[in-house]
Amino acid sequence: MQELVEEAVTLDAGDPLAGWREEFVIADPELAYLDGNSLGMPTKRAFERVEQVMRDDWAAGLIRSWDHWLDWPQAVGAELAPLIGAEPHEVVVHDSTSVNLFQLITAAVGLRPDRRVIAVDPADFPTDRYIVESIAAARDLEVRAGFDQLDDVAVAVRSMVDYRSAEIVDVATEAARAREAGAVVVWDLSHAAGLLPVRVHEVGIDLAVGCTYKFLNGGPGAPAFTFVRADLIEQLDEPFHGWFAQTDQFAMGDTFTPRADIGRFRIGTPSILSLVAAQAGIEVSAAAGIEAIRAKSVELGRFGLRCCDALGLSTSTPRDDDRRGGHLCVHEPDARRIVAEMTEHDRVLADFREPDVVRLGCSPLTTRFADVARATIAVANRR
Ligand SMILES: Cc1ncc(COP(=O)(O)O)c(C=O)c1O
Ligand SMILES: Nc1c(O)cccc1C(=O)C[C@H](N)C(=O)O
Repeated sequence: MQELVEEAVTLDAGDPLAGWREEFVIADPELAYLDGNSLGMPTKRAFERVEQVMRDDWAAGLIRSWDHWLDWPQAVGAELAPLIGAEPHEVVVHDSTSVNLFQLITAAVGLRPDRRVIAVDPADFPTDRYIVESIAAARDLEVRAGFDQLDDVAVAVRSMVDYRSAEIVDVATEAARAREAGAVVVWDLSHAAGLLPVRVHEVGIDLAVGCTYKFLNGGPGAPAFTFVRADLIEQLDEPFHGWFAQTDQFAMGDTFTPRADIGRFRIGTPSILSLVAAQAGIEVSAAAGIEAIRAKSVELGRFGLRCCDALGLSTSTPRDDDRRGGHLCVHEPDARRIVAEMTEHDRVLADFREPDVVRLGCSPLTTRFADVARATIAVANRR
């Protein structure tokens, strides 16, 4: 165990991203926080920016501030876009992942009116599955478990990174296979955005949603994002028809005429303060550089797996760097108790995930190699 701690010290000393912890408000520097893949840490910029917007815009500007607030969801989307390889006019930050999934899946179903099947992984994150089921029930469509057969599928809903095992789907291969079969894919990038360069255009992602409160450190309930490939924007009829999607919104016209740009996926009044905090997180990730973030993520994963091996912990997280996302999935029959005890006694915060998973999330801008060593040692000690 001592060797792992020493190796972690060496790795932290040589970590080119170590200085980015300075950008965050870290209330307890001794805490090993392995939950940044669920809720990222707060940026100092978010504190400053939210206060500034409250003082200068809300308090001083009052209603006049809507003049410049109105377009912020697109402006923040444009800042997020390079982090996933999109063009600035293809991303908008709004609403929540669940709402955006509902919106985009429903719109995608409209692209394939002759098909009656939506495919989803039965092990995908619950909200994705539930939303698919609700859309299918409302439209009398069939839900298919998994993606083996796609020839009659209208829409496939897929997470790029598995929330339990951290496995990364071979997106390029899968997107090409779906396209060949005539199926539209809606990707959930929640566990990928801000962690790895998704490169939407290179890998053939047409439609995607994702959250900003995980690796993008946007804050609890921070608005999510929608990505739509530019040429598809006008082809999609999104189901809400809220007034923020309306062309010439303040004309208060009788009929809904959706905007022709990415703003068409907006719905109602945006949560400006949450958006500002999200923007701060996105800015920090963009400044650190997504390639550098990914490089550290790979190193954290390699080190975490070495720790697991040395400590005899069993993990289903892929060993191939290209197939591994940002967390380590350790299987322990008593995982729930172990996570609770680590929280209580070890100053280690991790996640329990059903049925037997201790999930150690490594967030490259804030997680230290020492945190990974401490967390894995704590799991081993509490078995
Ligand atoms: C893959 C995935 N999709 C969606 C969500 C959450 O959706 P929402 O932000 O709407 O709660 C999460 C995590 O909470 C997730 O891991
Ligand atoms: N979004 C969350 C929430 O509102 C409460 C608790 C946890 C979350 C999460 O983000 C969970 C996370 N998506 C997961 O992969 O488990």
